[in-house]
Formats: sequence, C-alpha cells, structure tokens
Amino acid sequence: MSVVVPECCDDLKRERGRCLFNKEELTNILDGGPKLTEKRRRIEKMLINTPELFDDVSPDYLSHEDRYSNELRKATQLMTTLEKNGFTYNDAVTTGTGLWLLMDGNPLSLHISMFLDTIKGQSNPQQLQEWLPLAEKFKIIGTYAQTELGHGTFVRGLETTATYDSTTKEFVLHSPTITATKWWPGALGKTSNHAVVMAQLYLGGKCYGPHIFMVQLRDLETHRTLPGIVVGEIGPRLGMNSNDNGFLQFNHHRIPLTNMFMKHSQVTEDGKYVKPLHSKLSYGTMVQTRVGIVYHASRELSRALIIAIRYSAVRHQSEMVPGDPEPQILDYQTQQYKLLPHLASFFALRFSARALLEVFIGTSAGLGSGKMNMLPELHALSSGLKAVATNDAVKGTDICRLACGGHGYLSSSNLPRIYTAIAAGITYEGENTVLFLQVARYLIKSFRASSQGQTLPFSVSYLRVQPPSSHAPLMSDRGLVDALGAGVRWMVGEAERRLQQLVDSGHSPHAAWNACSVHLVQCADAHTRYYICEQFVDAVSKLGETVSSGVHEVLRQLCRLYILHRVIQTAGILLRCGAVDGKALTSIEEEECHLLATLRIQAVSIVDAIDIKDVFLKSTLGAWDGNVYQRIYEEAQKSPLNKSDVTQGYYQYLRPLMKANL
Ligand SMILES: CCCCCCCCC/C=C/C(=O)SCCNC(=O)CCNC(=O)[C@H](O)C(C)(C)COP(=O)(O)OP(=O)(O)OC[C@H]1O[C@@H](n2cnc3c(N)ncnc32)[C@H](O)[C@@H]1OP(=O)(O)O
Ligand SMILES: Cc1cc2nc3c(=O)[nH]c(=O)nc-3n(C[C@H](O)[C@H](O)[C@H](O)COP(=O)(O)OP(=O)(O)OC[C@H]3O[C@@H](n4cnc5c(N)ncnc54)[C@H](O)[C@@H]3O)c2cc1C
Repeated sequence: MSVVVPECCDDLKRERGRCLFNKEELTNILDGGPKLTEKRRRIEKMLINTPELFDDVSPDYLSHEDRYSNELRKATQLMTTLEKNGFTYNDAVTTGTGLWLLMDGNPLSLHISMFLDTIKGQSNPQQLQEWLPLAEKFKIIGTYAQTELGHGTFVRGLETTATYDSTTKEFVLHSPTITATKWWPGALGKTSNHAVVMAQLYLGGKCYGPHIFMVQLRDLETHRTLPGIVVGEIGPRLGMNSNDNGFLQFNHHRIPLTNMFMKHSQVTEDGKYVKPLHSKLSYGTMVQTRVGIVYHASRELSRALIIAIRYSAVRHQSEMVPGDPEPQILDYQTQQYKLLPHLASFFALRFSARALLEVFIGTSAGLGSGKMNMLPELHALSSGLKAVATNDAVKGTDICRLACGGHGYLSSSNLPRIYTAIAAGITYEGENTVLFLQVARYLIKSFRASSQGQTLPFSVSYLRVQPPSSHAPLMSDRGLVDALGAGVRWMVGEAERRLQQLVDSGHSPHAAWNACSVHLVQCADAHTRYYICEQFVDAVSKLGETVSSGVHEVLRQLCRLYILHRVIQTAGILLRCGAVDGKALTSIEEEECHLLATLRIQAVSIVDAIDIKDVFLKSTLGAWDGNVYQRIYEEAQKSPLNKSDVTQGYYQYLRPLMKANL
C-alpha cells in the first residue's frame, strides 16, 4: 500500500531560518561550558556507534520478563561501553545521554546512583577501601533499600530491626511484621546481590533509630537468595516497568558488625554507641539524590518540550482566518501559552539546579571539616527544588502531550514514557508535599529567628521582618522579583500569625501545624519559586557580560516570561499584600502575550539549542527533520497485530459472535 506523505520539513527549515542567535553558544551555556558540550558529544558519538544499545522492537511489545532482560542487556552494555572508552557511568548520568537510551527503568540505575553514593558518603575508610572498588567494577551490584510496605515518608517509623549480638559481633536483621517488608527499591527484585538497608539499630535492648547497613542478598556465584532472606519483584507499575522494583524480608539474618556504615555513627565491639555530629547525616544519600533529581527533571522536561515545539511547527490545523491556509498550530496564542512558559521553566530549573549543586558541594566540603551549620539550608533548598522541579516537569510534560493532540497519546511520540518516568519523581526520594512541609518548617523557624533579631542564612535573608525597601522599579525584572519576595514574606508572616493564634487559643503546636499545613505548603512552594526566579535573574545578568547579544536577548526574554508568568500565578497574594496593583497586573498580562509572540519566532531554534539528538529523543513527533507522518506510519507497521491480515482473535471470538443467533 502506498501512502501519501505530506512534505513537512519546509516548516522547520523556515523556522530555523529565523534564528537570530548563535545556537552553539546557547548549547554551551546549557551544558555548563564548551568543554562539557564537547564531552557530551563525544559520549553521544560513542553510544550511537554501539548498535546493541538500541531497540529494534518497542518494549511495549515485549513480555514483562523480556522487557526486563532487554533493558538489563542494554544497561550492562552501556556500562561496559563507557568503561572501555574511558568514561564513567557518572558521565552518562550527568549528560543525560545514558539514561535516555535506557528509556524504561534501567535496572542498574540504583547501583550507579544511591548504592555507590551511600558507599562513598557513609563508609569509614576501611569500608570505603573494601566496598568501593567492588561496586565500581560491578563485582557486587546493589540498591538502596529503605522504604517498607508500611512506611516510606516517616523514616523514623521503619520497622526492620538490626539488633547487635556482642557475643558473635554480628547484627541480626529482622522483619517483624508484614509492614516491615522492604517495598519499592529499584533493582531489588532480581538484579541486586547487595543492598544498603535502613534499619532500626538496637543495642542492649535500646533503639537508636534508623541506621544503614550493607547486606549481601544473593550468592555471588549462583545469584541464589541467601538463607534468611526473601526477595522478589513487586509487579507492574504506572511506568518504568523494565526495572525490577522489589520486596525484601529478613528472618533473623546475621551480618558482621563491620557491615554497619560507620562514617558518622559507630558501634563498638562491646556494643557501645558513638553518636554522629548531626542526627540526620545518615539521610545524606537522599539529599544528594534530590540534588540530582532537579537536573534529571529539567532534562526530561526539555525532551518533552523539543518534541512538542517541533511538532507544533510542523502540524497545521484549522483556519485562523477563514479561507486562509491552515496555520502551524504554534501560531495559535493558546498553543504558545501552553508551551512557552514551560520552556522558560526548563531554563529556570537548569540554572537553579546548578546553583543548588554549588550549595551541595560547599556544604559537603564543610561537613568534611566538621561544619554542620549549612546542613539545614541545604536540606530546605534541596527539598524545595526537588519538589518544584518534579511537579513542574510532570505538569509540563503532560501539557506537551496534550499540546500534540491525539498523536501525543501514541507511545511512539515517547511523551507517555517520559511522563510516567518523571511522574514517579513526585513520590520517590521524599513525597513532594512532605518535602514542602520540611521547607515550611525551616521558613517558620527562620521567620521567628528574624523577629528575635538573628541574622538569616542567604536563601531566606529576604524574610527579614523589616526588610530594606526595594529601589528597583516595579516593572523591572528585579522589581518584580522583589514583589514576589514581598508576597512570600507576607505569606510566611500570615502562616506564623495563624499558627500562633491557634496555639494561643489552646491548640498544641502539632495540631496547629496540621491546621495550617495547606497554607504552609503554599509558603514553601512560593519561597522555592522565589529562589528560582532569583537564580534565573542572577544567571542571566552575569551571562550578559560574556555572551553575544542574540543569546543574551533570548535568555532575557525567557527569564522575563518566567517572572511575568509567576507574578500572574500569584496575583491573589500580591494584591492582598499590596506588592502590585490591578493596573500593574493588567500591563503584566499584556506584556506576557506580546512576549509569547516574540519568543514563538525563535522557539524551534531555542529547542534545537538544547541539542538532544533523535536517537535520544526517541519520538516520531520530535525528530529533527519533522517528518512526522511518515514516522508515525512506519512505527504503526511494527505492531504485532499487523503481522497477519486476520488475527487468531477473529477465529476464536469474532467469527463465533457473528455466526451466533442473537
Ligand atoms: C541522578 C538522578 C537520577 C534519578 C534517579 C533517582 C532514582 C531514585 C529512586 C528512588 C529512591 C527512593 O525513593 S529512596 C527512599 C527515599 N525516601 C525518602 O526520601 C523519605 C522521605 N522522608 C524523609 O526524608 C524524612 O523522614 C523526613 C520527611 C525529612 C522526616 O524526617 P524526621 O521525622 O526524622 O525529621 P523531622 O522530625 O521532620 O525533623 C527533625 C529535624 O531534622 C531535620 N532534617 C530532616 N531531614 C534532614 C536532612 N536530610 N538533612 C538535614 N536535616 C534534616 C528537619 O529539618 C528538622 O530540623 P529542625 O526543624 O531544626 O528540628
Ligand atoms: C518508582 C518508585 C521508585 C522507588 N524507589 C525506591 C528505592 O529505590 N528505594 C526506596 O527505599 N524507596 C523507593 N521508593 C519509595 C519512595 O521513596 C516512597 O514511596 C516515598 O518516599 C513516599 O512514601 P510512601 O509511599 O510511604 O507515601 P506516604 O508517605 O504514605 O504518602 C501518601 C500520602 O500521605 C501524605 N503524607 C505522608 N506523610 C505526611 C505528613 N507528614 N504530612 C502530610 N502529608 C503526609 C503524602 O503527602 C501523600 O499524599 C520508590 C517509589 C517509587 C514510586
């Protein structure tokens, strides 16, 4: 059968012809510098030259078992390819490239992230020397087993016990109830032969709270489960079904004393406990992963944006003016309003992720020399940014899908897979509401400290009870960000007042907290977004000194759009606290509409500059050449239902129905 394929590529040619900035320069900025762009491209080239890393058949057509095996095959191939070519798996993670090839839940991802990070961050020198080389060379393969059937959020409520037996110098690991079963850890079901396990430490009958233990789960030769351990896979999930998320139970399973991670807290041979410098140091791997997730979320959002924006430039639908040719759907203002604020969000998240990474590196260096004072701020920033980044990436990815109409619902658009993968990010590594409440706790504490005249750390210094008055004109970027800051200050002040009022009227502080928690979550969200706006404005103004005017103008427009959009979203609060008036809001709304039209002109070039190649986008709708319809058609031919003209189902069910006398 021959198919008539409309010629689409001219649209993208025309779009690209309108580019007024140096794409390569913007690519370098997004990568963090020309050297990092060059390194990413070297990794990409190497991966593209490894055909084993690519699927002939979509995982959608494979059985659960084959899906897992296929992804494991590619994951192991990826690790060996990287190693052979002198790269680390971290290179593939930080550039995104490796993760995109393993598109459906890579069974080695927990090993190369949380398992290795725990070994590096929680081991004493002897443990590091013993475990790190084994893990780095994949002689042992592990995961991070913390969550249980009964508890994920409330780590202090975990039920798995690790009871020290000083006669044998061993810990006895036990799962006393069904709810103590470890549940969810990626790669726990079938892949891992080790796990770092969070369990309640018991010494002489006393509980010392959650601590981390290195536990071997499977024999290193036969891969069979060791006695005293029950392990398996938890079954299908919304997405990432090529991973083997697992369950784990211990039946009085013994491990040596030296298998407790002892960098921060220790147990001596005679069963004495040595306290850590800060009680939450054992949560370090979670904090580090949250920092990585901010990058990860921005990358996934960028893939969805490239797909949806290119498609919107290729797709023609309806008549804008009766009788005129059908316009590109990107010309509709409503389509621009769907997509372009999320494009601005991607840039905002990318700059904020970088700023957060610097805070993380600075705090980690401080911890190395015993300085704990930056830990609360890192916890608040990483919690808030992880929550905003994943919330926005999920929302943005779904909007991208909707913006592609029916074809966005096709698996071959890759939007469903990007969506389901990033959707898990709202829940894992700290459920977002819970993380926002941690941020709120920090905000209220800081606000109260300020009322007592204390100096506040940098990220909350704008909450000062008597802030210096802003000199920036309201409609400047700085002026609007100051207005947003005033809005957050008002919200936090209001939350504090309500909390106090409830306590004064006889509620316990905890009951008052719960009664204000909707408002507190809004404070945390608003604070984090204020921080993101600040980072975006700072980054663009710093870059202004070094980049060409075309690139600077694009960044300035994206930053402006992000701020305007945020002001409109918070209009109610800003009006209530008097930071803006109705007249200003009207002009901000009008400016946003103008800006959408301006940014639309170069939108395709901007997403081109994100520089993600077709093999990593994996989308029929988002490919560079815009040959959308041919690709969709070809992908459909791969459906197993198309292997024969008449399916078995016809003979088995349909024909009998048609022949029946109903
Ligand atoms: C690469 C990308 C690929 C991406 C690929 C990534 C793959 C990831 C796969 C998924 C993996 C997982 O999900 S692994 C499992 C992840 N699980 C979680 O994240 C669990 C979330 N829960 C928690 O983190 C915690 O239990 C939390 C909610 C914070 C509550 O802890 P507690 O009850 O112990 O603490 P609270 O009583 O609330 O608070 C007591 C004080 O401790 C402080 N505190 C709490 N946590 C702190 C912390 N981490 N650091 C510093 N301080 C902390 C609080 O601010 C309080 O300070 P004061 O106010 O000063 O008293
Ligand atoms: C795809 C995926 C992969 C995962 N991988 C791992 C892994 O590798 N290792 C691992 O250990 N775990 C893993 N997890 C588990 C994950 O970390 C937990 O699911 C997560 O921490 C949330 O905990 P929960 O499931 O107990 O949710 P719950 O805490 O039960 O949350 C349910 C609801 O209760 C609310 N809630 C809970 N506590 C509070 C509170 N204090 N205040 C207000 N509201 C509250 C939440 O906001 C939410 O709306 C994974 C989960 C998923 C989905």
